[in-house]
Amino acid sequence: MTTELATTTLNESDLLRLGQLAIDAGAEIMRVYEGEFDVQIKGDQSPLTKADLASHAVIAEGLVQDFGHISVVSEEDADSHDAPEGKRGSFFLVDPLDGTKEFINRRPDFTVNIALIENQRPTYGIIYAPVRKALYIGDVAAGLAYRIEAENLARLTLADFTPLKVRSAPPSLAAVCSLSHNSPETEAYLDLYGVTERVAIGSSLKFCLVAEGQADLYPRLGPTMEWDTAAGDAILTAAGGKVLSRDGTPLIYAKPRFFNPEFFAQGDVAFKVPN
Ligand SMILES: Nc1ncnc2c1ncn2[C@@H]1O[C@H](COP(=O)(O)O)[C@@H](OP(=O)(O)O)[C@H]1O
Ligand SMILES: [Mg+2]
Repeated sequence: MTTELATTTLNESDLLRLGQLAIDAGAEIMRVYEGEFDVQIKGDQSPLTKADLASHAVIAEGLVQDFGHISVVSEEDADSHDAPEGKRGSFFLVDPLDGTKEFINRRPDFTVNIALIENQRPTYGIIYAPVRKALYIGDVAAGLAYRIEAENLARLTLADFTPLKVRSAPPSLAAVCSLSHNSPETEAYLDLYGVTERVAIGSSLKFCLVAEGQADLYPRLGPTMEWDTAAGDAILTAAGGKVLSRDGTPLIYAKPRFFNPEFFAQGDVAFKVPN
């Protein structure tokens, strides 16, 4: 039996603060996007730019300032990647720039991602897409997900946001898939549902499109890291969707090396086990 640790409740002003932090990180990313930048290749062969690091710096500083009692795991802080099995309580899980390949190729669908993980599940998620100026917030316990186009939340409350719900499954389902990392296995899985409409898009925005009822399925049969999925998982789950493992149970977090297995994100659709 696993012991459930005490959970953290974030109130409206906490969520707006986290939203503003993601927007501020996005502004740093845009400063780099609009100029010239070099691309480095990290040890895991993934690309890195000064935008990833600038976004990380803004978020890390803001989280320490306002939520200093909660530890932070960020893709761009290798020291924070140790011993996830020790992280059974609450921690922030951050991808400062998801969709780095989109960013490098000057395609607009990159995002800033902040999630709170508790007892191995994401309970709150924030995603900001700086080019679109689209901010998404998900509160899983409240079952509430929101979206707004904004660059400054100072005069706003969550009542100003648009509430998000997954759509009722239409007769012909639509899927979102990765622009940079699609696979034949993904296509075979979508065939199980007879999916005809596919939208290829980079980054965690795929979860947001399902959460806001523009698509029904986002199966990911290739590898991802937990920071790629945590905020999107919270937003989609809060909007009434699910992010499932192959056995049909919710995807869990704080796994060894923060490495995700394949997962199946879906709106109002019955889960089908892959072949
Ligand atoms: N071989 C691999 N192992 C682990 N994660 C991978 C991977 N190939 C791609 N990814 C993850 O997929 C993310 C991009 O997903 P998408 O194709 O949906 O935009 C990347 O996020 P970053 O861009 O933050 O590095 C990266 O973490
Ligand atoms: Mg990522």
